[in-house]
Amino acid sequence: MLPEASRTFEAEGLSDRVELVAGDFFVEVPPGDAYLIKSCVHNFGDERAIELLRVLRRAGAPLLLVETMIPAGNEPHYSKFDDVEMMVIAGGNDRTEAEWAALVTAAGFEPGRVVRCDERFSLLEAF
Ligand SMILES: C[S@@+](CC[C@H](N)C(=O)[O-])C[C@H]1O[C@@H](n2cnc3c(N)ncnc32)[C@H](O)[C@@H]1O
Repeated sequence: MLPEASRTFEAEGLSDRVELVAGDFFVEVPPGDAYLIKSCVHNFGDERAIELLRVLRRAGAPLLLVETMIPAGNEPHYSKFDDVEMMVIAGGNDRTEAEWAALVTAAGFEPGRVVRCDERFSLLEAF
């Protein structure tokens, strides 16, 4: 994974602005001022997702969680397709805003604002 990430940052001219560190987010994350994690937690069901989030909580910095958030109602939305895809390929699932907030709370965070990034993704702050 690191060589691929390294090539991507190099291609974007950003190599001098990052330090790439390999690791297992179920075990430990490197020290940081904040953690941004995108499209990873939806790969896991609640039990495993809470384990992962507890590792981030132990690291002691704010969390910026970027995921699809299932809107209320029966209108078509990307997250509803993604929810089924995650269930089938990974045993995970997408979640509503309230479910994401409950998940981070179960891991010891206090949920903050939700910011809509685009049609697909929202960012949930957690402290
Ligand atoms: C769906 S991809 C999302 C990748 C990227 N964040 C994005 O939004 O395109 C899930 C990522 O989680 C990483 N991952 C899975 N298990 C992991 C673990 N135990 N520790 C660290 N990363 C892991 C995979 O390598 C993969 O890059």
